[in-house]
Amino acid sequence: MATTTCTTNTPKIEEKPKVLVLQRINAYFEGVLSPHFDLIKADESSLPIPAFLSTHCRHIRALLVMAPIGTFGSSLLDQLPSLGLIACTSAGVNHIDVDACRKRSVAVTNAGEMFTPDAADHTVGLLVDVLRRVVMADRYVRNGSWMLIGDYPLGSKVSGKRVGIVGLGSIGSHVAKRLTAFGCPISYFSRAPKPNYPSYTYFPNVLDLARESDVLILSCALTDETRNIINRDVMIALGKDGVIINVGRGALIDEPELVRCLKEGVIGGAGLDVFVNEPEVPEELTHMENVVLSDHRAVTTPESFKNVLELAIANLDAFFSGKPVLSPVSC
Ligand SMILES: O=CC(=O)O
Repeated sequence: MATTTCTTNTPKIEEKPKVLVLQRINAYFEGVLSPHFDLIKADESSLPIPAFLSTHCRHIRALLVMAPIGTFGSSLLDQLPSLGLIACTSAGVNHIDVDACRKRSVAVTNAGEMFTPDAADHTVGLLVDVLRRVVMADRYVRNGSWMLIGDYPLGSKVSGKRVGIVGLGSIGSHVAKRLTAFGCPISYFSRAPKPNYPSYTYFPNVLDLARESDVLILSCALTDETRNIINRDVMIALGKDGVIINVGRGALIDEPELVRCLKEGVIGGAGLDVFVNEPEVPEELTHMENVVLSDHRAVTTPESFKNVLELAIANLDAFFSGKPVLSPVSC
């Protein structure tokens, strides 16, 4: 009896591109990304990271970096010889050695403009809160002090305050636009004057900007040049009623000096979303009534998360199909 070979035409299942993830990924992010990519998750391996990388990642071409923590530099790149893209979901990329990436032709992408409106809204929220003492008054009402003691001390006017912005990038310029509507004159410090903003006053150094401002807003990237850009001298120049709002990175301010200046009344208050050693916050700040704290949440809303994930997917898709990425970081 003749034997027949039965062949079925099983459709070939397309392999999803592999994307390495070194940090723990939250369930929402994973749910959105996994239909598109085969996520290679280091935290699910029993191997230590170096062994995991050398065993599983020699051919990995793309790395997704979810949070701006840790350091992604030359030694990691050495372990990932096929890497061509680091796709970050943050706006700031101070945790990535962008120079080392450029030298090895590894593209880096970030959140582009996806977080900008939320970061600007939160910045204004912190400023209003520090000056008008919304959170403190809320606590006062909740703990019954209003009835027992009387009114909570008044805050200070927001409208018309002279605002100095350190870093008039996309977040800084959105903050400026919002505060212009409050009648606040805007000044800024950045590497060069921005001809697009002729109605804002440019200062070539932060000290002079502080001297001419009631409020300093920090919305610049953390680099070697901007680390500790706000030091005691700048705070003295800002003055005893001056307020600092930081939505950039904690290390833009000399943090121990900030604590001292707040304690000594060198400046009047601060609204801080970022800290040097997150999630640790200098304990003394938590007792100060002229300080409003938030947990590095300025950029994050469900809406911005959705947008940033769509952008990360688009960047990865573009990379894997040989097209230009959408939000490259230039250095
Ligand atoms: O701080 C948040 C970010 O850089 O996206």
